[in-house]
Amino acid sequence: MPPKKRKADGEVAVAGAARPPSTSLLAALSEAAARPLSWRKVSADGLDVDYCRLLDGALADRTLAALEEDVDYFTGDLAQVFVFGKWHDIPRQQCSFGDAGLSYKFSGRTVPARPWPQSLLALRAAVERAAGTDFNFVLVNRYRSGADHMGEHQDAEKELDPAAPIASLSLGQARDFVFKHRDARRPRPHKRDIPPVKILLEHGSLLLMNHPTNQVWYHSLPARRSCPGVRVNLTFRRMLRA
Ligand SMILES: O=C(O)CCC(=O)C(=O)O
Ligand SMILES: [Fe+2]
Repeated sequence: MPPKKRKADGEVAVAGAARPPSTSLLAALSEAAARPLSWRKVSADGLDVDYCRLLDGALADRTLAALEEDVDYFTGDLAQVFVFGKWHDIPRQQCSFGDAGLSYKFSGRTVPARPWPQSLLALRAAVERAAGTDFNFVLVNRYRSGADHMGEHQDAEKELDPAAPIASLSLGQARDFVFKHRDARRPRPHKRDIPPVKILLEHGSLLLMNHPTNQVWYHSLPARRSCPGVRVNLTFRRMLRA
């Protein structure tokens, strides 16, 4: 179970926030994070992750509905990536929020963090309490159907504090999340024969990717035609200031 740490006083000012979520949702999120959580540890060579159900079904439904209302996803250039000399639509919707002054490097562009909507501040506080860590940035990915996906990658950018976990909260359609060791990726022959680790990320679940997981393992969210529902995933991160 991750260590508990109190968040420092002094909340971030919210500019341009959408309609505030109901106080009952804020209170329910704060209660959910204060409950004792039942963590499952998954470990392998250099892999260290913790998994729990942070929000029960009803609260996860309400949180997803609030985010569907509050979050606008990137459009235009920011919804595209440049791969092998061509622009492609990313196979999902994406946006990011963070504390003032932070920015995010994405496919050669620097995207300034947007100010936190109220519902996301409440969710961040719940995730911080559960994880025992403070976060200053979140990347939100919305998978419109089972065709939407995320390819194999590591979140090991130099702007990320390597000592802090990345906390991944999932809402909506349950989907498989697959870790592959860096020495066991295709193309064959692999340097080592290490089996992938697959975790089903359920509605309301929280996955903590602890150091050094992101330095040693890649992860992906493969397409799943048999999982047609909408899924929203939030990866809370701690970025270092330049
Ligand atoms: O949607 C997911 O569970 C994966 C998200 C992820 O890997 C990322 O945002 O870097
Ligand atoms: Fe990732």
